[in-house]
Amino acid sequence: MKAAVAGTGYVGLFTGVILSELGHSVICIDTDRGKVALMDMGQPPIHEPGLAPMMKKNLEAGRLCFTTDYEEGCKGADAIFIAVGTPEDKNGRADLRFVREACMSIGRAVTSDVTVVTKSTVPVGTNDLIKDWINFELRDSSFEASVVSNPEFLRQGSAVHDSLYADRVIIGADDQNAGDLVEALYFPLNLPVIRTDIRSAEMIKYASNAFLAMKISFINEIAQLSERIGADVEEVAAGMGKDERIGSRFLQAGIGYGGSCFPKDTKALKGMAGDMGYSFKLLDAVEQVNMQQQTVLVEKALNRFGSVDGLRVTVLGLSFKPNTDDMREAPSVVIINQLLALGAHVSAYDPAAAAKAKNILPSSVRLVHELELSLYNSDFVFLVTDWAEFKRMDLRKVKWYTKQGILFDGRNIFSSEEARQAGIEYHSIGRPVIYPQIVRGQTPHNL
Ligand SMILES: NC(=O)c1ccc[n+]([C@@H]2O[C@H](COP(=O)([O-])OP(=O)(O)OC[C@H]3O[C@@H](n4cnc5c(N)ncnc54)[C@H](O)[C@@H]3O)[C@@H](O)[C@H]2O)c1
Ligand SMILES: O=c1ccn([C@@H]2O[C@H](COP(=O)(O)OP(=O)(O)O[C@H]3O[C@H](CO)[C@@H](O)[C@H](O)[C@H]3O)[C@@H](O)[C@H]2O)c(=O)[nH]1
Repeated sequence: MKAAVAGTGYVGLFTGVILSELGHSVICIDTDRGKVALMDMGQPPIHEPGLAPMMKKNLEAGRLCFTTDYEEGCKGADAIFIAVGTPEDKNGRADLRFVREACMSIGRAVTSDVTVVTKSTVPVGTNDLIKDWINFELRDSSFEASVVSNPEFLRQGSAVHDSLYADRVIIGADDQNAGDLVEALYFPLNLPVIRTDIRSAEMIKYASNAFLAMKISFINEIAQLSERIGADVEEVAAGMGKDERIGSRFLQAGIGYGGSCFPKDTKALKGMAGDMGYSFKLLDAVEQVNMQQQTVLVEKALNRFGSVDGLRVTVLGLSFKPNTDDMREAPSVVIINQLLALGAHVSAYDPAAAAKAKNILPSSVRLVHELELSLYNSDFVFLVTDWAEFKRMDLRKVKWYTKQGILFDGRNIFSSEEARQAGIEYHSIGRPVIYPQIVRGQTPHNL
């Protein structure tokens, strides 16, 4: 089949690459000329494991191409996917400007009936608008637009796996034939398909993200309590996760969730509820806990040192999660700004996100290109992103390279035993502090 994809961010590019991998002929349309030129040469504009070879293979096979021209892109397409961004607007609602523009361009470009598939995360009811926006622009009133809601669930950093082995494909359609067409496009993946109405499909996306965000905030509250009560949140999460009704995933305590989806989608869902005169109380708490969690590392450092003014801090990890260079809503930005406001000197290292971080972080942050170098001579270390490179690190390096061997691990990537064996002072989330050695008569603060 022939598919067009409007918008080649994470979701659009993956949709295009995966559909071409399945043997379909795909043309991706983006208004960003620079991006299109890059992708034409086989270079993905994002850091995502496994993407480049798959993209190159399908480009070379002639199944995948890129354009800025909607007429070229929409010509003869059996389905046109919309995958443009829906960022947060100033009121916390989803900004539908790019979706509207894409719809208008599609409406003007098509020369027959058209099936439009919405992959972008859009508030419930938006697909009705999408249909109207396209119909309004159609050059011939006998043409008809059918819309299908097909929300995306991939995670950045594991997008190839998530696309090929998705837990489910949601197809929300009022028009049976349009829904069948989308199901046929995905058929070679042999994934569980859930057919539903359009509004329920739109809601499934928001409800899923909100639920996962809630799980993270829940375990972070358990972590707060565990610290105060002498329990170990990792043990608690492991025990809870064994209950199949709860499940072990998304119970990783840390410094809160970030990224381009959870923060904006929880706000948008709250906004939708508010518009219906309903107050989504649980989500208020989820957000509050997440904000609080982004301050815990700095609070721990202040408890430990009294003041961080003039101290040298190494921040390990800048992207909002590992295996991506995406800095959108990254907790690192909040944390680094807190440190700078308190007078600390910040050096940071990230395996992939330094280039993007440079445009976002204050120029006083020293971006270092090597892990060991970033540790050198610092007073303490904040571990902010759980990159595999940090998990593999010999923890003794914290002792060897920093002044006092003190690590604040915001992602609990090391066990207490590893910290003990490395002989470092180890602060983590929801677990007891590990000190190198307790000498009789000394308190942790004067060790
Ligand atoms: N990033 C994720 O992991 C993820 C996962 C699931 C769902 N989503 C949702 O998918 C949507 C896209 O997210 P993203 O992160 O891929 O976005 P993005 O911001 O990374 O990319 C959007 C792309 O659309 C292009 N664009 C803007 N206006 C356009 C137009 N009129 N025509 C063609 N192209 C246009 C931009 O140039 C950009 O390349 C959002 O609604 C998001 O909530 C994202
Ligand atoms: O147990 C956990 C799991 C995640 N996180 C954090 O939560 C954020 C989001 O992580 P993740 O969900 O893995 O990445 P995203 O790429 O943001 O993916 C989410 O958002 C996408 C966009 O809507 C959806 O498609 C995915 O299904 C959904 O998982 C990151 O900051 C993580 O560090 C935790 O703190 N604890």
